[in-house]
Amino acid sequence: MNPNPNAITRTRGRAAHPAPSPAAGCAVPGDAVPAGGRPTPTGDAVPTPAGASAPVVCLCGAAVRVGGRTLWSGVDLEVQAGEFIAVLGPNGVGKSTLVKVLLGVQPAAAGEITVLGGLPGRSGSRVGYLPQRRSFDAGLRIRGIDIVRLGLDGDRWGVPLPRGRRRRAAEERIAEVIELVGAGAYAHRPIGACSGGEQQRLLIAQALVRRPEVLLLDEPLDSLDLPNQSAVAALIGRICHQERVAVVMVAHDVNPILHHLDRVVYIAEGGAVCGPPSEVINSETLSRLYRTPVEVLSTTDGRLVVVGQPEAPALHSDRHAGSLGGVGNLGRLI
Ligand SMILES: Nc1ncnc2c1ncn2[C@@H]1O[C@H](COP(=O)(O)OP(=O)(O)OP(=O)(O)O)[C@@H](O)[C@H]1O
Repeated sequence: MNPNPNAITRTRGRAAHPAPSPAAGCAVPGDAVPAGGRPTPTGDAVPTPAGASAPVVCLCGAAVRVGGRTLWSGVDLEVQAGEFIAVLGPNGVGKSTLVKVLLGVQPAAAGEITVLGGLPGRSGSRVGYLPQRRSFDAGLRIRGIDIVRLGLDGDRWGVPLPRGRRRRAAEERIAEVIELVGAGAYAHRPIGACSGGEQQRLLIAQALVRRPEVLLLDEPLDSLDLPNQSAVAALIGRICHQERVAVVMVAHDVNPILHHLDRVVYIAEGGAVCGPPSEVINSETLSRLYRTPVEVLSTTDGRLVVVGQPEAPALHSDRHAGSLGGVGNLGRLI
């Protein structure tokens, strides 16, 4: 899958130009005190020393195989609290699979992975997740506020929220998170009658309602028009930086989120490069990643276009056709 691993592994999770180092290192075998807390055999975290800034997500030498195929390997990544990270790359390279690995539903084939200091899948409501977009039937009568409430009690379907003080606290939290995403005006409308952007805000509210420390978003801007992409991107950036939620977001077009991002992970050719957008999304770094000349152009309005990008290993041409932005099959917005 990766005949020239040096092209990727030399970066070991960073762009060629040295990116600012995270405050804490990845938990690697032999560390006296693992940053972020190495998971114990039971999946519990070893406490991090006071004052140390532990990464909330850590991948060291991670690899994943699905259907007998290695999608990516040698991937290193650390995400700190309050960081906004985009996962980019062509169709089928394993971006959603990375999210599934962090959720603990897809086992890694190699490497060490921790989420909030424990094994993936062990942090419960401390991790929020918004899956790839599913559109609601226009006739669906369930209200937006009920969709948000499912984030609190959806795992106890049919069992009402407890009465008394806990119920009041839950209702206050639902109202608070609806306010946070700016959905107050339509939260009592049937979800099927809400626009795509309104539905997406309500789904983000649902993912936030349990106050997660890590938010995993799989293409939350997909199918939204440009103004809504900008608005939802700004909302996610605000939640990330103000509420100190670490956001890992799969995206096909980096442009709507470019100004909100701290770093990107660009997956291609079986490996990944991680760093600030300007250090990853440039001709030099992407040419090295793809092992073929790739040109990154910047349009007059500041959008980035990749030209000469090889065909992806698996094209899902229909769903993402819109993200090509009309630049033809040699170029795409990323
Ligand atoms: N359970 C599975 N069995 C076999 N192949 C799988 C399985 N799950 C995913 N794949 C394949 O793994 C590859 C990566 O899938 P993934 O959804 O992670 O890609 P992606 O980069 O998110 O793609 P897209 O940009 O199109 O959403 C795809 O080729 C997909 O068909």
